[in-house]
Amino acid sequence: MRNDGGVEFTKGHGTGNDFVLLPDPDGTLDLTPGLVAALCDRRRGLGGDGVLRVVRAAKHPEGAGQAGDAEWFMDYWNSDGSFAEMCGNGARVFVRYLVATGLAAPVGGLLTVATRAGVVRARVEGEAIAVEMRRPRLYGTATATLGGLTLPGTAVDVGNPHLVCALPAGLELPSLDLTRAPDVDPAAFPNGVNVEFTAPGAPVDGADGHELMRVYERGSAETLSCGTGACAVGAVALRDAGLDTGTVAVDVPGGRLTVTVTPDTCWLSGPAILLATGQVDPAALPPA
Ligand SMILES: N[C@@H](CCC[C@H](N)C(=O)O)C(=O)O
Repeated sequence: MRNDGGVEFTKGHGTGNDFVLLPDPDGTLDLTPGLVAALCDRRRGLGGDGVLRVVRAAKHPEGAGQAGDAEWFMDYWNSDGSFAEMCGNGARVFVRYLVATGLAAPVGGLLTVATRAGVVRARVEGEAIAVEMRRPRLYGTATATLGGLTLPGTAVDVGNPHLVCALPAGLELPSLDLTRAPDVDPAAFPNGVNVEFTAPGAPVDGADGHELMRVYERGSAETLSCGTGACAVGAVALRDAGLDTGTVAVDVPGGRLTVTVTPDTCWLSGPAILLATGQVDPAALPPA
């Protein structure tokens, strides 16, 4: 918060998954679900799929335990004001912000960020930022129902929950109506779930797989991209190809993400862009 009451922000995105970043090094900002939803409002606020508060790990109750391994905590909120454990694109944009503002610099090519899902490592690759998250865990099956169509899917834990559903032959991703949330069994996902719909893409040089994906995100509705969702989709594609590790190109409406599953982790790489910096008057935002 500035002396005149304005809240500083930066707007950024990763493959069209867009965020309002709030620098709050000492954790003094009174960030509430209502303020997050107002900031993310696309007509009366700044607009965004989520908010990334940039706070020192030592100054945030959920980051303090990681402060020895990472100076900065990514305090991620969905656009409806709910929390999520992890946001892959958010982590990539967060790292772009830390490096661009000089708040952090890679050491030996890597830097670390604290998140609700633990410390992640990141690498600057020119236009792209790559983050290393936990290896996606495929742990079961469930269905998603959309407009009378029920699709089987694979449940995947990437720190946050996902359900990956392949479209049957003959059905194309653009035909899906994702203006409403798909129905899923709440007993299977008591904390909600992000649902990815996939179709195979044409072979890509250097990749073991290529998937096209659309996503309906928990707490943010349809977005142009979801990084953890891409990791889930990549892991399912590798399993279906009989591979334990490998690289999958995942095309989302906002561009291309590259997912590399290793024996223990998963790297997510793609563009991460900062667009604008300014101040917003909280009194001018829509009421919570
Ligand atoms: N877009 C993100 C995921 C954000 C969190 C998600 N909506 C949830 O509630 O789990 C990504 O890039 O991973």
